[in-house]
Amino acid sequence: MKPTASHDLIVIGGGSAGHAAARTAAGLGAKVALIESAEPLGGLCILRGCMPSKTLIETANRMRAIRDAARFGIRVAEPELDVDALRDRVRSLVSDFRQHRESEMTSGRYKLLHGSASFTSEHEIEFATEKGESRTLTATTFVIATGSTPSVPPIPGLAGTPYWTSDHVVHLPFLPKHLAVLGSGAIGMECAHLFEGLGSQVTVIARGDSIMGKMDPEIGTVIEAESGDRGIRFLKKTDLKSVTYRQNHFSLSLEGAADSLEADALLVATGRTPATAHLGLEGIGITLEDGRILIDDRCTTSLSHIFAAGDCASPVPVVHLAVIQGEVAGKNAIRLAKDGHRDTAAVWNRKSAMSGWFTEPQCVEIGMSEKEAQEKGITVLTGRKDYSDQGKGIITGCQRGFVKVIADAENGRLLGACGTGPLVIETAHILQAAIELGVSAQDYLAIPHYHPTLAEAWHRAVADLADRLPVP
Ligand SMILES: Cc1cc2nc3c(=O)[nH]c(=O)nc-3n(C[C@H](O)[C@H](O)[C@H](O)COP(=O)(O)OP(=O)(O)OC[C@H]3O[C@@H](n4cnc5c(N)ncnc54)[C@H](O)[C@@H]3O)c2cc1C
Ligand SMILES: NC(=O)c1ccc[n+]([C@@H]2O[C@H](COP(=O)([O-])OP(=O)(O)OC[C@H]3O[C@@H](n4cnc5c(N)ncnc54)[C@H](O)[C@@H]3O)[C@@H](O)[C@H]2O)c1
Repeated sequence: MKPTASHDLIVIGGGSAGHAAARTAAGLGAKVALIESAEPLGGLCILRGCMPSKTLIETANRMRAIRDAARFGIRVAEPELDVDALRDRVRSLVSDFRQHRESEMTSGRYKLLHGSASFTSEHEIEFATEKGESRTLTATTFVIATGSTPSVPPIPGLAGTPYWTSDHVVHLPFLPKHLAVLGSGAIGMECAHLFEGLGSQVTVIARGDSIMGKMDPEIGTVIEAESGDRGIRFLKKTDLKSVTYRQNHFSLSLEGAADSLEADALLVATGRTPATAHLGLEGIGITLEDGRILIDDRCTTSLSHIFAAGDCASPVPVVHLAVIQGEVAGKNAIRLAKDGHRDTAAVWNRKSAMSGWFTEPQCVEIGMSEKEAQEKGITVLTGRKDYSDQGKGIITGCQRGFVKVIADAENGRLLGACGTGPLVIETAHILQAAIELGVSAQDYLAIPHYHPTLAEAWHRAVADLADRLPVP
């Protein structure tokens, strides 16, 4: 028999997604509890993800800019990194962000409980309190927002060594002379550029024959060339076979572009695993795929009163999606709890979904790719602008970056965009809004961009394709 619920909603996990779900539901007048297992509060983005990594990247970019000063007519001595000062800066900023989040989570809008939760039945969860006692709570609806953990492959010898994951990097244990990076995805490439900027020698070991994951292949080509110019070495089509660690030194046995590699630090950046293993989900019939909770566009799982949001469920694990999924899950859960609506309306997926990597230069993808358009049978036109042929791009010294835009060849509607170049993630938001709102290339061009700016590159790319659109 279904027990009488003590809450309208229980949220499991207090990161970006869980907090968004709880505050949204509480704002709708619901009785909400959020259970978080970790101390301190803050979640991945604040404690070990976006914020500390981008703080380190900010310093790396400034170090690189100083080294590059002569190109801009400035004579300056070789910069020297103060590792302790940088570590203190990261600690201090993370502490500020954390305190802000903590004050939101303890403001009383929803009940915050500490403990590690798991389902004992479809409407019941159990969690251990700080005193070690087991407590049971019931709710009409649930949001699972338990995030993810670094995934480390079972490479012989690796487990017994002091290898790093991104969890270690954000504390900057030391500045390696030579860093080996396993994986050329988001974390591998951001960290390769981060440590190169700070002054380390960096070698990236990549399994495939290209880098930068699923990003547009042309972006991979530009980033590889830019990285190569700055001394980063790529060992492509290469497997790490085994690892030994002796006297503060890693010896890596490889198969592929090289047989071996010596380094004083090893970063394993081979993806993240959804944190769903200890939640009792199989027992209550929640469908998972490789550990990821399957959700629809309303964040509903295979059980209609249980929702999921963020890295434990998202096909693209990034913060803005974790937040919007949390809000959607919270809203839909409360509609169901209060009114019994199953036909809930809020949806999380957007046609302008964006992915941005903070390499140097930055890389971005928005909405549909040319390949996806082809698969959907849409004929597209592509417009392009190279920064080496664009006013502000030339001023910043960008030699290889570009932006590309695609539009429906029939009606000119903007469908997707990608690029790599100076601050391209920042400037791409104007395209994101245009794609989401279904703006046509012609209407976009009616908004002149300020000159000389980097954002003008997008305008020029749209103009490039608009010339080939049928005259209305
Ligand atoms: C190094 C790094 C850099 C990144 N940079 C960016 C970036 O620049 N931009 C971007 O958009 N994204 C970035 N990301 C991704 C981003 O950080 C995540 O997508 C986002 O933080 C996920 O939020 P979440 O709420 O789903 O998970 P989390 O923030 O991980 O929250 C999950 C919470 O659930 C808790 N929990 C787990 N199990 C239980 C349980 N059984 N009971 C109770 N509580 C539990 C955990 O303690 C955790 O606090 C980065 C990630 C990394 C690792
Ligand atoms: N700017 C951002 O938005 C940002 C920054 C950092 C991290 N993140 C998020 O964090 C997540 C995790 O990042 P990530 O770089 O760890 O994952 P990823 O999926 O982006 O890249 C993983 C890389 O590891 C390689 N790999 C996987 N298994 C391997 C194995 N056994 N041996 C060798 N190589 C292997 C893959 O080929 C790939 O190159 C990303 O999906 C991303 O959403 C986002």
